[in-house]
Amino acid sequence: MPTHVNLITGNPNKLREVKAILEAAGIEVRSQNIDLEEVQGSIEEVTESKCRRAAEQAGGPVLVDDTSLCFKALGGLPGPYIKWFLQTLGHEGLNNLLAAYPDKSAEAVATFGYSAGPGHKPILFQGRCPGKIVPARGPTDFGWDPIFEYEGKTFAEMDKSEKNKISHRSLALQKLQDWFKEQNKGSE
Ligand SMILES: O=c1nc[nH]c2c1ncn2[C@H]1C[C@H](O)[C@@H](COP(=O)(O)OP(=O)(O)OP(=O)(O)O)O1
Ligand SMILES: [Mg+2]
Repeated sequence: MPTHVNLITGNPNKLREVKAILEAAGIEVRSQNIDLEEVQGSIEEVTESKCRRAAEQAGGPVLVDDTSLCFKALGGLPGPYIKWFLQTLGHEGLNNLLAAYPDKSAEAVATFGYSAGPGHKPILFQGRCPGKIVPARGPTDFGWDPIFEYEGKTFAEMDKSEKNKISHRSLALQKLQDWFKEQNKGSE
């Protein structure tokens, strides 16, 4: 296990969740806020590109998190473009996108990219959490949490610790930790 990771993000809510999850496992989370241009493409392509640019700009090992919200009725869109959809349409507009479809199911997808440094190929770790899109309920401090319902509660209605147990982000970070452990074995 590395003793720390350098999470490149501009999002303080993400940082808080990643800290809560990884620091419980003894990995210190440092962070740099570097504004990275976001490309278009598949979820994996977007994360890989973001991770490569983060490593170049930070000049060392980095971790990035790109988060998608995929509506089943829309073939997986908005997907990695959820940030712009949320900014433009808001919670109500996102609900309205699905008005024509009975199927409100969605998936929250966290894709972490880890790069050992500039020029190193990013390794991806993905976690997916199933849910459905509902009219907003709960505090509005983090993104689309109020409109994403999982087992009867929106993410916004959950305690942070409750969300961190079952979220897309914690599932992805579990895979990252498993990989760190594997790497350690190899070097022993
Ligand atoms: O668990 C979450 N629960 C609710 N909303 C969330 C979550 N995680 C990300 N989000 C929001 C933030 C942004 O509107 C979009 C993802 O965009 P995304 O590019 O990954 O995040 P960002 O630009 O805010 O931060 P960063 O500097 O790490 O790219 O979904
Ligand atoms: Mg972003």
